[in-house]
Amino acid sequence: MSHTPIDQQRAWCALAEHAAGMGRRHLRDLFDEQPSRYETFGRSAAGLTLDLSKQRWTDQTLELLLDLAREADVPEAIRGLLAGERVNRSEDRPALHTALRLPADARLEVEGQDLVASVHATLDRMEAMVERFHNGQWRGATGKPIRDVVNLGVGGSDLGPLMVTHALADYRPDVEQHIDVHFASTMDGSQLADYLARLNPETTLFVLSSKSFTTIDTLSNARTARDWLKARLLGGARQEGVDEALLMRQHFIGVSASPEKMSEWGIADDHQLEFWEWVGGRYSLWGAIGLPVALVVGMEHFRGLLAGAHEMDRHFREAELADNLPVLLALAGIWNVNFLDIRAHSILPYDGRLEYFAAYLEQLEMESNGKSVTHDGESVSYSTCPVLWGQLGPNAQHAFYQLLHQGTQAVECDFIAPKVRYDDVPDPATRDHLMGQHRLTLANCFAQSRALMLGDAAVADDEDGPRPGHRRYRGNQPSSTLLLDRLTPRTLGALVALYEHKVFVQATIWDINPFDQWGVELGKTMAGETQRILQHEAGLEGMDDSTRGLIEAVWAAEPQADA
Ligand SMILES: O=P(O)(O)OC[C@H]1O[C@](O)(CO)[C@@H](O)[C@@H]1O
Repeated sequence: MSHTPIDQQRAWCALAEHAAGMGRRHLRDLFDEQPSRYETFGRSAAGLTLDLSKQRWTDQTLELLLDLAREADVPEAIRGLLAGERVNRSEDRPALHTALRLPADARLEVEGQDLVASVHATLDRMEAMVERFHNGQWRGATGKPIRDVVNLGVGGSDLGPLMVTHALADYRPDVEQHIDVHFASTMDGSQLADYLARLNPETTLFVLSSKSFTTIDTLSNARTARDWLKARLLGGARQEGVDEALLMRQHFIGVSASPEKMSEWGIADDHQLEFWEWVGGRYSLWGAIGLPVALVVGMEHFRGLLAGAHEMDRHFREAELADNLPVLLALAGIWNVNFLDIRAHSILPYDGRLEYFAAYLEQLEMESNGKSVTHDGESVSYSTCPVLWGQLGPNAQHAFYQLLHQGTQAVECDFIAPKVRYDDVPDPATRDHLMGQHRLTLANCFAQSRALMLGDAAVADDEDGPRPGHRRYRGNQPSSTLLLDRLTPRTLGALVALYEHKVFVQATIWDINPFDQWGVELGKTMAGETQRILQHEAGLEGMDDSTRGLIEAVWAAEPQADA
């Protein structure tokens, strides 16, 4: 049964009217009128402080947005998500990433099955594996301890673990055998080739991470890795007792929702880690897909990450809408996209450890909410996910901030930084210096959001008259600032869960499914067809003129078989 689209309902219409009444009111005026904006629009939970005072809104705007959330039945949607209802309607299954971070003594029965026990059984198996690596007991086929692990995966089977291992690199435990973890995702093999050129096959293991275990990008890298190992360990200098079965057993772990496909590929049964169809790929870092994280930081810190995410889940479930961080962040986004027509969103962390955070969010947000039909299959008549991109803030200052300050696009920005850093460095000289560098970074972070807000109202005109156009800044660019008490496994877990839930709340209001990704299928099908043509297994007829021209250009450049 189709229902009235959200943009024709009362709260949305009231917001549209309110937005028209607000016109393009400047943020600097909003701050002049309401000096206590930080207190009014700031909230804290789970080690995170969210300052929404630099959003171009008023108390009344927020009230109306909260009405919208109620009208879209966000509280009921949150309940259904966390209870394991089939919220992924196009694929008819729950989206239960939150179950992956429930504590062992919790209970979650979904459709007659208690999920917590199986989640923790997998965590325990991961722990046993990680311990074998860290004790130097996981040995390659020639008997040497494994020292390097290469994760072969793409999308959610790459971006989450990559982002977290980088963010938590300070948390390496003191163990006998450190493991260096590397990530190769690209189907062209270039990242993998770099590793193969410098890694020792005797001490290298590959984790094949793929929920479906059918992703060609990952499987083609996996084949290359297998051939490399065979050529190096079974080839000319063949070692006594090393055979293919031993090589496959000692140098590959599989992580997937399809044990059959892992077995078909040759992964030993006890070297398979499973997860479930009800975990979406881009929501999967909390379980077995997080193995590379656990190999770097150890299980204790991995469990800390889960605990932080769980704390945010509880906050999401229990806090009133008006105090609920994910809900508020989502509403700020809705206000910008749908009522201020700001359809670009930049993610700007001010901490080098969060280098891959924006790339991670690009998938989380755009693969989830880059949709244009409702749950009922109707085309939406309003904008959904903005174009979201980002980069480390300090580097982006010297790259694309020019556009933020003086371009023609309005952009919403998220500034993210830890309050404290480097106070735990043992050497006082270095520590003092580095803490100074952290304050320098925070000064830049706060100054940039302030400059974007105020524009050149922040600085006096020169004595010799007003500044020329190229030195003027209009300001009025909205932003949110998120401060982490410190960057720890717990706060990182809470931060990621905050964004996951923000995406869900927006999807609920937009009436779209954030848990499928049918849009990526067409390109995959067409790539198969194009590959057959490139390999001369099918003819060019039916190709458009552009693609035909490009294929012929490649054929002309390729070496001829008989040359
Ligand atoms: O883990 P898999 O099944 O290899 O999929 C990798 C990625 O590919 C996608 O399905 C998109 O093609 C993502 O949603 C997913 O994270």
